[in-house]
Amino acid sequence: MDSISTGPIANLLEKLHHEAEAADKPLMEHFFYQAAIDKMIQSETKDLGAAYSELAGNFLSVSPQFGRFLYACARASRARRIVEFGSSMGVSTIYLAAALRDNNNNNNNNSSSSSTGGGVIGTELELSKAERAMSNLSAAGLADLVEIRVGDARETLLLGAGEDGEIDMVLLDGAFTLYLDVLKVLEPRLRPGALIIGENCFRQAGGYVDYVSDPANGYLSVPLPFDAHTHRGNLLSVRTGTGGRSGAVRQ
Ligand SMILES: C[S@@+](CC[C@H](N)C(=O)[O-])C[C@H]1O[C@@H](n2cnc3c(N)ncnc32)[C@H](O)[C@@H]1O
Repeated sequence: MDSISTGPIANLLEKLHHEAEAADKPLMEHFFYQAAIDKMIQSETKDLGAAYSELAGNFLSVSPQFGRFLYACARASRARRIVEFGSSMGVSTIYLAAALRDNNNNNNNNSSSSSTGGGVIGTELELSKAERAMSNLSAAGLADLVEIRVGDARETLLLGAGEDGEIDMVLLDGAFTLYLDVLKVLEPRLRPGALIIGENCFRQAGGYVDYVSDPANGYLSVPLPFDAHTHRGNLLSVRTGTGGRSGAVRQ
């Protein structure tokens, strides 16, 4: 069974997608034109904090189809530890955490993160968004599986004490220009075969697309067809290199 097709989590997701559509409609009418993407890249480069505090009331969330894809990837790869760059109001986080919960239940494990050593680590620059994300995750009954780190992910994802567990899956959905920086922070902990899913990967933003498109860097990348009409550059990459810091262990 899955918890995103029917039941309380499915109902909550439907409600949140409606709220997102209403909140973001005016923005989305313009956002995915090339000129708007270029302008956002310029704004990020000029002042990252200001660029995203202007969007503090916007969800900017994944589409229902993309969310289902995230859920399917996490189930198929039996992910236990997932890192998310850019959590916003927690819509994508709910898909990811629901997959972890369903993976745990499938394994007949106790479903708390502490019992499996896994969970979702989300990241969000805006405190108000992180608070709304945690409130939505609580409403979904998934809060125990998620930690949202507030601040710049390039700093909040640096290793803390005892945090050397391997990462099974990464969603990159934050500032367009920082995907490569964030990937480099996480790279030593990616398990062989880890999935890295990038939403809004634009070639002109920071070198990420070129990096994961070069097999010599230890990735195999495939463009994803979702939401192509909105010019979103969605990319699935698999960690094919050995990667992994020596001594990294699954906890
Ligand atoms: C596209 S939205 C994320 C949407 C979310 N994944 C979802 O589907 O519901 C991008 C988010 O990344 C956050 N963000 C941007 N730069 C960041 C950074 N350096 N560290 C953490 N969060 C960041 C923004 O504040 C924004 O809320």
